[in-house]
Amino acid sequence: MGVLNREEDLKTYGYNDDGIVTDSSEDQLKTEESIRRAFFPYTQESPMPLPIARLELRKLRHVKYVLGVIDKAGTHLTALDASKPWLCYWILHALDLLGYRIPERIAVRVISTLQHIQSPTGGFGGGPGQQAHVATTYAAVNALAIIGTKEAYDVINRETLKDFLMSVKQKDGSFTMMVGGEVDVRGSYCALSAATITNIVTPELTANAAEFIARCQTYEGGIGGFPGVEAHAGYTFCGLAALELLGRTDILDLDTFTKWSASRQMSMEGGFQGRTNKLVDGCYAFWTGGIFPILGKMLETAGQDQEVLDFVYDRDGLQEYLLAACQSKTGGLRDKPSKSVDHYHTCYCLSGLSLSQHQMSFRHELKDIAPGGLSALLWTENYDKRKVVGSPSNVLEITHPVLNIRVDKVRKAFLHYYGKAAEDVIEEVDIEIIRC
Ligand SMILES: CC(C)=CCC/C(C)=C/CC/C(C)=C/COP(=O)(O)OP(=O)(O)O
Ligand SMILES: [Zn+2]
Repeated sequence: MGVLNREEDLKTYGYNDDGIVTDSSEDQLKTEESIRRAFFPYTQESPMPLPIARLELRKLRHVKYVLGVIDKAGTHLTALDASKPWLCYWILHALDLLGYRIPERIAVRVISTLQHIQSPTGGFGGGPGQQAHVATTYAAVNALAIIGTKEAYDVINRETLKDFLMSVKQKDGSFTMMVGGEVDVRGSYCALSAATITNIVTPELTANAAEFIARCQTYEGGIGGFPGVEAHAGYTFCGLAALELLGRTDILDLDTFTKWSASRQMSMEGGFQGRTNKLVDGCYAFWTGGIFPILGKMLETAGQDQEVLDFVYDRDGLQEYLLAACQSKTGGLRDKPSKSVDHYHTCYCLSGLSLSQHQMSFRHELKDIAPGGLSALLWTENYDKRKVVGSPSNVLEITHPVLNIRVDKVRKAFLHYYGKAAEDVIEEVDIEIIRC
């Protein structure tokens, strides 16, 4: 417990008659203070204020940090031994967003690692001999799609993957995370994302899936892990992205969903929190920030114009938070200034930064030529709405708002797994972009 001593804090935070704040309110005040310090060089109070244009994304340092992880992979990363596909995905996607060509030696190593951990009964576990899990399966499929070679695509046994996904599918439309494991909405997203990329979606796989996710929408408007639990951005992104892949976002209550999502941006920090009354965290730049392109599509379908998103989410504020408070001087990105960098936060801070720089729109007019999973190809950048805070060189490569791998890697994977049907859709999208 701490004692309040500032008039404005008293106005903002709950306190008891003795002026005592709770531990969590104190954490909030300390977080704000550390972020104020990170922004200080750019404020008028600073002796020599720097323009915001001087905010720089230290791309080379982040590349070095990410590559350094690979050489240390045998030593301090034992805690991630059950998450090898995640590590592969976080590393590859971060490099890809930074525009760094994936080195051949890394691609070879990832392919061999993932080959060894594919389960004989389908899907991927966390490491050799481990039981298949839908989250590590999602990460493995994304990692292989990022490498994007025939050799990488051919690692995936689509027949057994289909069997594995059906073995975790429940009658009520939910998915367990592994055979005999817990149900939660991450399972729905991971299963549908992997199935969409590899073109193995069937009516049995999708039956009741949207209805289950709708049951996870809470009274606040966001989505919880399963029916009856608190809404959280991690689960909200998963539930929403899964509904988008199912073509069923209409099943949500749009008003409360919009209100909950817009309320996750922190007014002082600029970054997002994951749930009500919690702290800002850089990774929510993606888990919360990733909601907005899909929400934009929902609002457009409901008759709003594209500009509506500008009132729902402050892209400058988010970018300033990521650039000023989440970058370590020595490379890598983090949750907040008081935390250390890690691969997960580096990947998701960059994913959120990419989405806030490039406003992605869905090409509604092409929906008829892209049945089923192929409509995931219809996202393109609305170039007029590109917004890069700080140095123009901060611009990142474009990530897909639903699958979170680069849009060009999505196209390439779809060409491989869907063949001619994907070719036709890509051609139409390209023609449409030229027309714009
Ligand atoms: C595809 C996939 C597997 C997605 C994962 C989604 C995700 C990030 C879920 C978050 C889970 C959760 C409840 C975190 C709360 O942690 P906390 O209490 O430490 O954090 P908080 O205070 O910010 O809520
Ligand atoms: Zn985080």
